[in-house]
Amino acid sequence: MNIFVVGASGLVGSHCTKVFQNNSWLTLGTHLNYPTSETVYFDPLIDNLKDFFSVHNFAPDAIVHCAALTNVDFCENNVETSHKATVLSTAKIVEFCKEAEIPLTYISTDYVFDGKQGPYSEDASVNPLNVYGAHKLEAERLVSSLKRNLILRITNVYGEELRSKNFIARLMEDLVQQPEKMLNLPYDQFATPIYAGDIANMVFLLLRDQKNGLYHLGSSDYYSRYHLAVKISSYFEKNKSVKFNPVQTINANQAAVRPLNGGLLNNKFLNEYPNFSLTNVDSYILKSLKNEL
Ligand SMILES: NC(=O)C1=CN([C@@H]2O[C@H](COP(=O)(O)OP(=O)(O)OC[C@H]3O[C@@H](n4cnc5c(N)ncnc54)[C@H](OP(=O)(O)O)[C@@H]3O)[C@@H](O)[C@H]2O)C=CC1
Ligand SMILES: Cc1cn([C@H]2C[C@H](O)[C@@H](COP(=O)(O)OP(=O)(O)O[C@H]3O[C@@H](C)C(=O)[C@@H](O)[C@H]3O)O2)c(=O)[nH]c1=O
Repeated sequence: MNIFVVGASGLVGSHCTKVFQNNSWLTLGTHLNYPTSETVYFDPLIDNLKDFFSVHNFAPDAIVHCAALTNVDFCENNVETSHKATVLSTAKIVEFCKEAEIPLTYISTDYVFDGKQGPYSEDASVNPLNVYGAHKLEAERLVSSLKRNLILRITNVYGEELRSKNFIARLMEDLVQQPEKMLNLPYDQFATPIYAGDIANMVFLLLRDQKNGLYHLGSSDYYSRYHLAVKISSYFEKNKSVKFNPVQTINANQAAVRPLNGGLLNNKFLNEYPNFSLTNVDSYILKSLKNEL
């Protein structure tokens, strides 16, 4: 199988690429501003996909679209840029998939919900509170117009990545390096943090089995950002210079409103894959400390 991974320089895309390759699928992955040894430059808004595949001599059987502007506060303050990066880019990819009659997998978010009643199952009503969430939902709707589509909602992703920019990776780096730091962390924003390697394996199974439609890829963890940080720090030396200040979201001075009781229920996925073994934050940190990832 030939898979085109849009956003392969990012956290989720890089893990997907690795898992696909480990399963002998051929991949072509893309970056926008952050080139890696596994990626080629691609801007969905500018590059014509037919020409692009001809230049790279690649005939995709499926596309996995992991690209988006993921800085939620930046999106809130830059609505047009967010719309271009998340909605218009996706529209171009959808158009190509329609013509080429190939399936598209789209990675979405729990920020399509308002966080009043999470964690959420697939049949819950959407009501995004911020620009990022609204644009992801608009992109989902474009993707769902395809006959063969997978829309996979995720949240609070962690894992190894070249830039170590996810919340847990940054925190673990701080806990090792011990800079004098005070982190103000919301104690009332809950989600189901999930390991990027698990997402990649889930995407592999769903694609391999030619599944269609919406899936929530949640985990068995449910933490607020503050409680997550406290849990992680419990694995590191006492007497730390990194300190956590629990704050209420309303006082956190964030440009974008956040869903509070967010997160995703994975019952649908687990009913179809009962033997899938999910990583949790504890097992991830233990493996990471033993260099077993
Ligand atoms: N991380 C998380 O906690 C969550 C992520 N998601 C969704 O999962 C997907 C993957 O996220 P994640 O891997 O964390 O994100 P990253 O920020 O790690 O990676 C994003 C990827 O998209 C690329 N990209 C960004 N903007 C554009 C653009 N305009 N055109 C083409 N490529 C672009 C980036 O390229 P480069 O870096 O080279 O510029 C990078 O490869 C996204 O759709 C995101 O919305 C959903 C919920 C939670
Ligand atoms: C690391 C850090 C985070 N925070 C806050 C910001 C944020 O509200 C919260 C957690 O940080 P995050 O980066 O996880 O926040 P956020 O960007 O809101 O997380 C989201 O990412 C996007 C892409 C999604 O789609 C969502 O599902 C969700 O995972 O903690 C601080 O206040 N100080 C800090 O030092």
